[in-house]
Amino acid sequence: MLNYNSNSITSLEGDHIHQLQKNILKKIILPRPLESHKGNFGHILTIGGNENYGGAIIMSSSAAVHGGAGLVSCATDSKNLTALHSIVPEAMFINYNNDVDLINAVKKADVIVIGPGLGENTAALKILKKVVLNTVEKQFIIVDGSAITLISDQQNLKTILANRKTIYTPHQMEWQRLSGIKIAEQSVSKNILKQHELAGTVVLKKYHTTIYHTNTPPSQLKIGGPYMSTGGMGDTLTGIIAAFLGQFHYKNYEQIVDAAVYTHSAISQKLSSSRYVVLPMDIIGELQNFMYKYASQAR
Ligand SMILES: NC(=O)C1=CN([C@@H]2O[C@H](COP(=O)(O)OP(=O)(O)OC[C@H]3O[C@@H](n4cnc5c(N)ncnc54)[C@H](OP(=O)(O)O)[C@@H]3O)[C@@H](O)[C@H]2O)[C@@H](O)CC1
Ligand SMILES: Nc1ncnc2c1ncn2[C@@H]1O[C@H](COP(=O)(O)OP(=O)(O)O)[C@@H](O)[C@H]1O
Ligand SMILES: [Mg+2]
Repeated sequence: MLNYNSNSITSLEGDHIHQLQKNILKKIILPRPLESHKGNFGHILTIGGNENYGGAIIMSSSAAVHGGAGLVSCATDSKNLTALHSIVPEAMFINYNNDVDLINAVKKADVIVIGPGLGENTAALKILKKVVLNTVEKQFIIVDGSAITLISDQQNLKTILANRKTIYTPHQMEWQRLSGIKIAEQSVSKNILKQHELAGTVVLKKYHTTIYHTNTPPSQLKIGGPYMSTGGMGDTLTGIIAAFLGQFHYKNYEQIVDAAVYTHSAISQKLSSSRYVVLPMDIIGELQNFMYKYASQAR
């Protein structure tokens, strides 16, 4: 059973999908209450970045910090410590090979991002299992990159994640691995059925990214473009989604995810008016201004 009203799944193909508009931003990005502190804006734990892909988890962490997360901890390979602290000193470091520290960090987090640059070897799978097994129902878990590939054949982990507030953020090949649907056959109707099986939100990233929800019909971006095609762009998106989920308390969290995905592409589109390519770090640098603008309009 789908948890939203749709006359027929096939009627949602193509142009019939709900198109995200910028009004979603004014609804979600609100001014902060005066009586508040960092603990009110979410503790984010980002997990990933093996010795070759440190940049991925640093971009995720940095996006979370610039996107307004109250606290950010980054569990990564110890080789990334200096780079992490140089680029984003606001973030705290955890050695992801230290089981006790990793599990303690998982228990403290409101939102967990797992996967950017994690890699796909046995050690990465062990970390993924440790993390998923130590999560609890109230936590948001954003599953991205290598973690999507790793989890594809781990039915027990997918079952646990079906009982969490899970957000999968695959590109089309990762979605092929996770869903078993070949890229050429990834129709809205097939994707809806798979999303329902996973029982988590699926942000299917592509030109005109489509977001498949559990409680509301799919939504689609009509902004963004090929100026976003640089490695690290999806890693950055995970941090923005995490920051939004950690700090905004709109009753329907699916709309918070929509707003975060919209923000990522809206900033890119804006910057593309004067840049041939928009880099992930450019988006991170623009997040504070962009959010300020919408929070002022909400007053
Ligand atoms: N700076 C860093 O540290 C960075 C670290 N990163 C980390 O690397 C890890 C691996 O992630 P990944 O995405 O690079 O590799 P993978 O999952 O094998 O996918 C690539 C394969 O899929 C295919 N493909 C088809 N459709 C596609 C689509 N729409 N979008 C994209 N690909 C599509 C594609 O086809 P082709 O390009 O050959 O046509 C190719 O065969 C992950 O943890 C990530 O976080 C990166 O973020 C980069 C920056
Ligand atoms: N041509 C395009 N049009 C719109 N968005 C794009 C385009 N190319 C890339 N993107 C966006 O860039 C991001 C790429 O994510 P992903 O492939 O996971 O990157 P990475 O793993 O390198 O960080 C997604 O948000 C995707 O929608
Ligand atoms: Mg990716």
